Amino acid sequence: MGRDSSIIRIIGPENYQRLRSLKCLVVGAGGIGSELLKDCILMGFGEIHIVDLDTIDLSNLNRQFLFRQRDVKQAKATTAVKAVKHFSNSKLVPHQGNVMDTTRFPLHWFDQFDIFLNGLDNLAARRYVNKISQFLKKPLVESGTSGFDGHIQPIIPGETECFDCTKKETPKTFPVCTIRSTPSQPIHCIVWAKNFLFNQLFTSDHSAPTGENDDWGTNDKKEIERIKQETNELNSLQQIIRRQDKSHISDILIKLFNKDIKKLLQLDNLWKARAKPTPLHEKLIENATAKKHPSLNVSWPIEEQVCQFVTVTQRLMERIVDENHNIEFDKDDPDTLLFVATAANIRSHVFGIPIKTVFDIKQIAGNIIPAIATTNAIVAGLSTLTALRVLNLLPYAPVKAATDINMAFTARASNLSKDRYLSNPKLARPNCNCAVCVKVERGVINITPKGLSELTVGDLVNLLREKYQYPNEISLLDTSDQRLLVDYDFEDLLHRTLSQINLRDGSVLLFSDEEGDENSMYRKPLELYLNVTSGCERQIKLPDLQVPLLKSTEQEETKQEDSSKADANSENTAGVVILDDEEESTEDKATGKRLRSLSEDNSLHAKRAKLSYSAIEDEDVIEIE
Ligand SMILES: Nc1ncnc2c1ncn2[C@@H]1O[C@H](COP(=O)(O)OP(=O)(O)OP(=O)(O)O)[C@@H](O)[C@H]1O
Ligand SMILES: [Zn+2]
Repeated sequence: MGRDSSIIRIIGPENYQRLRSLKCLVVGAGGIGSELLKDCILMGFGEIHIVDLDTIDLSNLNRQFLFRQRDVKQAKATTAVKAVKHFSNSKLVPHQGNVMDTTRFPLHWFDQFDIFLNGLDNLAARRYVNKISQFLKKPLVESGTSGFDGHIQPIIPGETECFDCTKKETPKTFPVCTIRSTPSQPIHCIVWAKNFLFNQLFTSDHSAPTGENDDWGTNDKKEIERIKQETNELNSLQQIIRRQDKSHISDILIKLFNKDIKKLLQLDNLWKARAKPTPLHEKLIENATAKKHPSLNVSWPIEEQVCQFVTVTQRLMERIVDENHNIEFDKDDPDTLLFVATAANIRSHVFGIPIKTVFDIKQIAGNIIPAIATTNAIVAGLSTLTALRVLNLLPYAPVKAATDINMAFTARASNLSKDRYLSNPKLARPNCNCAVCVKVERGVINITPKGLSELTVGDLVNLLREKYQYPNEISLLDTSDQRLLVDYDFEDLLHRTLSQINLRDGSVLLFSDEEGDENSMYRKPLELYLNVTSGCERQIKLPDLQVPLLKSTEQEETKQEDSSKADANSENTAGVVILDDEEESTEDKATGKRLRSLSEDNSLHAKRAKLSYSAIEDEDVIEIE
């Protein structure tokens, strides 16, 4: 019996023939991507492309089952394809590259596929593929795992929620003063020990530590002054380390946990509504003697923390070979981990915060959520099975409306049920507040190279205004480079040609109407992908779209109604996806424009009040922070 017989029995010979003619794109060849590739082959897609920008790391081997030790440092996508081609009946095409690289993967390249399957690990790339799927109106099955949690979300453009319809969790950064003056949780002390103290003592890179943000979190001048002074004083501690002066390790402890804390206590304002810290007792520092190998899984008493701090600092000192030698923090380097853990815990003790085990601190400092092969396998299996529904290839579960299709969450990820491992809520309609799939119309501008080098920004604005009948003042943004190109009070670029201002294949433009007074009408914003076509003539073709006129107040009302829905939705996905930066939606007070609601593209919902001139490429072009 051939391998195909099972799938033919499930989907029928006709659908199988259709499946054999379909092309799918797997994005990412990591934990989920490797599984997706295998599943798509076993299912019988006609052609499968797989993209990954990375090479194989030793730490990938425990779960990325297509790779072996000999493959370490090889490109993931090509190695994955090599590993599976002996059992593949599908045409396989690997691509080593960044899926967001518009030169290698322009919009028309994506257009060859019938469906996209994501196996990604970051928000930017996920959002990018989501947007491509919206531009091309092609389905995407989004997926993610985090430890035992996992989920899949099929996205049918125009019919169901897109990736950006729900708010995503963001990694935390903390105001500087929380980390440096007023910690209240173990994480604050760990960020201090790892990102501030360790860097100050063992590396020469003393730029602003990540984990703190630019926000001081205070306007108190004395407090800011103290933080700056404290940083300068740490230079003398670094000298102790660099001189390998072991007899002065106690000076480090006294400075960090006694003298600096006493200085902090002098800032009365800080302690009006907070418990005061207690400087570390000097006796503790003098009397400390370390046990040999205390367990990393239990919380040590403060005496032990101090002793271990001394011992590990000695070891790190010995590792400094010369003046310029840096030691990087690595959670798998026992010395650097122990230094950070003990420093964080001593600080916690001083501030009356619970002490953590070294093992706990390793998880937190290394941002580790263990990736679990089984969860990846389950999620990838669900993703490919769901692809059959999305493509309407399952005869016994025909899809009448896209909202009949299900997403899937593991129990912990969904909070929907404690008794079932998987929950399968039906897909929701797009969130009317979504900046990506609802609040803009979308289209592709086809333009020849000559068009690009001869048409001016002013020509483009006029063409757009005429074709879609924008009645008011407009603004034009280049969202791929995050710059403002035209605005009612910024017209300097109107006479420049499109190529002069570096618009190119893959640039994405946002054309929007000024919001007038209450009750006035405005056109829905328009997001346009620049697709550079071949041809020698000067030619531009705008997409045929009906761009609706909307009423300012109506829009606001719907927004309010929908925000509660968006919040409710976001609860469903909390904790599922491993995500990185996302800005909060920002009020656009300067111009009162609708930009604030276009909250998607990192800084697109830009703080217009904070426009700054870009010095990099073109002085006339304003970059949005
Ligand atoms: N923009 C992108 N273009 C192409 N591939 C990407 C892009 N962003 C991420 N990827 C790939 O997506 C994959 C995600 O896989 P996974 O979550 O297993 O991460 P990993 O890097 O393999 O493992 P870990 O992060 O746990 O060490 C990675 O192989 C990564 O290289
Ligand atoms: Zn959406």
